[in-house]
Amino acid sequence: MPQSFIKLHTTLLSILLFMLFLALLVVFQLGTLKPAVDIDWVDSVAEGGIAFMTLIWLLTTLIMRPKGTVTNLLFFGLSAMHITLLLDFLDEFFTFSKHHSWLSSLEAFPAVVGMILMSLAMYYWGQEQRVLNHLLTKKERFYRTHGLHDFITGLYRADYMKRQIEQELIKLANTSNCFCIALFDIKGFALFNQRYGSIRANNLLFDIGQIITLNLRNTDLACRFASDRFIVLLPNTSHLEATYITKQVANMVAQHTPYDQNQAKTGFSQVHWHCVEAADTDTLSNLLTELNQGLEQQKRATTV
Ligand SMILES: Nc1nc2c(ncn2[C@@H]2O[C@H](COP(=O)(O)OP(=O)(O)OP(=O)(O)O)[C@@H](O)[C@H]2O)c(=O)[nH]1
Repeated sequence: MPQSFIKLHTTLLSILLFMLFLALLVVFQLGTLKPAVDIDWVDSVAEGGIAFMTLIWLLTTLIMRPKGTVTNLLFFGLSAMHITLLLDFLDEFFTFSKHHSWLSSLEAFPAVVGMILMSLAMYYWGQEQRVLNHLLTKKERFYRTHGLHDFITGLYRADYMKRQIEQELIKLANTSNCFCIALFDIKGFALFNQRYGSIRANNLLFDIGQIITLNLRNTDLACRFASDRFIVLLPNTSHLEATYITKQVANMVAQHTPYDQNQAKTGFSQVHWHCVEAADTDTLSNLLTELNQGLEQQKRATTV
């Protein structure tokens, strides 16, 4: 779930306020306010808008990122750029005497320092992203799109999976590369919801999503399908191999022990599952129908 890190950055926020105060103090002390007729209002609005946007980027960085080197570099880089743009904006309203003309000349200097810091931040950010990309391997394939994310499980939603299955069906028609899809459904999830509440139930959805992805191969993809169901794509996989992997995932989910905030065990964590192999005559819709029907049959068979 999205979380704000702003409370961790009180020191950086204080530094920002101090830098802004200092910049304003210098301009107000050394500059003289221009008469209104000398002010270019169009230019002022444009420059003010740019300065304001860098401030928004700065605050967004502090909201979205935890403490660390990349955050510090982004913060100081963006702050330096913001100071330059702020001075540029104030320049529209103040004139400086010959003695203090250095202020206008040095105005661009913080932006240069800011850009160097931002470039360093990009370098370290790239290294950080490599680690994150590795963690995302089984949650996305070749294509990142934030609109299709499920924030409870951290996985992509069914629509993302449908696009991937459609691509695999095209590949199957052209190359005869077999692939399978598997569906998991949490047993008694409505009861879990009732007994332990929706926050615990959401945590269980998150946990099970993680366990499923942990027990897949790097080439597989797991998504949340709907409600308490998860769907997995297993490319280049025979039905026999896919059944083995799916069974193994279900066994690992059954080993999971969910706890509540008092560290008490909160119940069960088991799944029904079903797995099908795609045929080259299949369409997305009949493949999903076959998968759903198979799962329903399996549920009926185990509850009789
Ligand atoms: N906490 C939480 N509950 C959800 C979410 N989406 C769906 N649900 C609930 O999940 C429950 C699913 O109920 P069922 O489909 O009957 O599933 P079940 O109780 O596991 O039944 P069986 O699959 O037959 O074992 C319903 O109570 C939904 O309200 C969600 O995102 N968060």
